[in-house]
Amino acid sequence: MTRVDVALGERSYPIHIGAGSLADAARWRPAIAGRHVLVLSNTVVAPLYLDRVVAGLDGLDHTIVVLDDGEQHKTLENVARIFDALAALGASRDATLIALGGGVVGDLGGFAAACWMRGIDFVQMPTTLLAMVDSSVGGKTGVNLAAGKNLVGAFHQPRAVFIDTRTLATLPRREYLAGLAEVVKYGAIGDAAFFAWIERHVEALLARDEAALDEAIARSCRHKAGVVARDERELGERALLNFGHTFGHAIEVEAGYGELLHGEAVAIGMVLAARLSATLGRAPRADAERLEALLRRLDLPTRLPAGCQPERLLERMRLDKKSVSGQLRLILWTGLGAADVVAGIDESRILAELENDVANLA
Ligand SMILES: NC(=O)c1ccc[n+]([C@@H]2O[C@H](COP(=O)([O-])OP(=O)(O)OC[C@H]3O[C@@H](n4cnc5c(N)ncnc54)[C@H](O)[C@@H]3O)[C@@H](O)[C@H]2O)c1
Ligand SMILES: O=C(O)C(=O)C[C@@H](O)[C@H](O)[C@H](O)COP(=O)(O)O
Ligand SMILES: [Zn+2]
Repeated sequence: MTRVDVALGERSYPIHIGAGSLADAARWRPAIAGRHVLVLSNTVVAPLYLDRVVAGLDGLDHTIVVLDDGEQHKTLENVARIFDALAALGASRDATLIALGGGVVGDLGGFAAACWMRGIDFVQMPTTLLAMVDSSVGGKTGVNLAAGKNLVGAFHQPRAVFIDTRTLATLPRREYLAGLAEVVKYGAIGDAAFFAWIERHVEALLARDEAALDEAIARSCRHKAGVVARDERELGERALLNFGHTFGHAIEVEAGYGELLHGEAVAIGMVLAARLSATLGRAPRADAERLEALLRRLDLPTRLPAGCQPERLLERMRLDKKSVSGQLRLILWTGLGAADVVAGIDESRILAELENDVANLA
C-alpha cells in the first residue's frame, strides 16, 4: 500500500493506493465520521464493486444512488436526485457521501456533498485510471451544462481517497487509455523525467503491468497533491493542470457529451497547445512532435475529429473558466516539462492553429 498526502492544513487527507482496498473495510471505514452514509455509483460500476463497499457499512444507516452511465449524466438533475436521497435518509451534517466510480461519479458526488447542508464529508473510491490519477484528488467538483464543461461546481476536498488498483482489471481499454492522457499531462507540464519514463514504459502501461501502473499512479498523485497543496483554488500554479483543457473541453462539448472521452479530448487539446506554443515561437516544434508521438503510441487521438468547426470551437473556448474579463488565457509550454499561463494571445493565431489541424496541414 502506498500513501500520498495532500497537505492542506485542517483539510489534509491521505490517498491510499493499493490492490484490494475496497474489500478491506477496516482500512476505509475510519474515514466515515457519522451514522449516515450515501454511496453513489453508476449502472456499470455498481454491479461490479458496490457489494464490497456496502459489506463494510455494517451498523450505519446507508442509502445507495445508482446513476445512469456516462458524461451526459453529469448534470444538476442528478445532483438533485442525490439531495432527495439524502433527505429521505435523514442525513445530518456529519453524513458521508462515498463516490464509487469514475470521474463522473466523483465530480457529481463531490458537488452534492459540497452543497448538502453547506458541506458534508465525502470519500473518493475511484475505479477508472483517470479518476485514480486525477479527478479523485484535489477537490474540484461539479457538473456540466449544455453550454460547457464543469461550469457549475465547488472546491470541496474529500476526507480520503482509496484507490483499489484491482478495479482496473474490468476497465474497458478505451477508458484506460483516456486515463493515460492525464498521466502524460503531468510529465508534459512539469516533469520531463516522468515523461521520459512513460516513453520507456509504453508497452508495460499498455499491458497494464502492475508495477508500471503503481508507479504511474503514485507519481501522478504525488504531482497533483503537490500542486493542490500549493494552490488549492487555482489562483496560480494549479491552472497548469488545465494543459490541453481549454481546447479539450471545447472539443468534448462540440462532439457531444460522451462521444469523445475527456482524456481523448485532452490528448488532442495538449497537442494543439503544444503546436500553438511552437507556432508562437515559445517552444521547440520537436517537443510538440514528441508529445504527439507518445500519445499516438498510447493509441490516443491527437487530431480534431471530422466535422469540428474551428469558429465554433473558439466560441466555446471563450467560456473557459480561466478567461479573465472575456479574454482567453491558455496553458502553453516552453517545451517538454515546463508550462505556463499565457494571456493576450491573438485569437486569430488560435483559430489558425485549429484550421491547420482541420485541414490536416500540420
Ligand atoms: N475533478 C477533477 O479534477 C477532474 C479531473 C479530470 C477529469 N475530471 C472529470 O472526470 C470525468 C471523466 O472521468 P472518467 O474518465 O473516469 O469517466 P467516467 O466516470 O464516465 O468512467 C468511464 C467509464 O468507465 C466505467 N467504469 C468505471 N470504473 C470501471 C471499472 N472499474 N470497470 C469497468 N467499467 C468502469 C464507467 O461506468 C464509464 O462508462 C469528466 O467528467 C471529467 O471532466 C475531473
Ligand atoms: O484539478 C485540476 O485543477 C485540473 O484542472 C484537472 C483536470 O484534469 C480536470 O479535467 C478538471 O476537472 C478541469 O477543471 P476545470 O476547472 O477546467 O473544469
Ligand atoms: Zn482533465
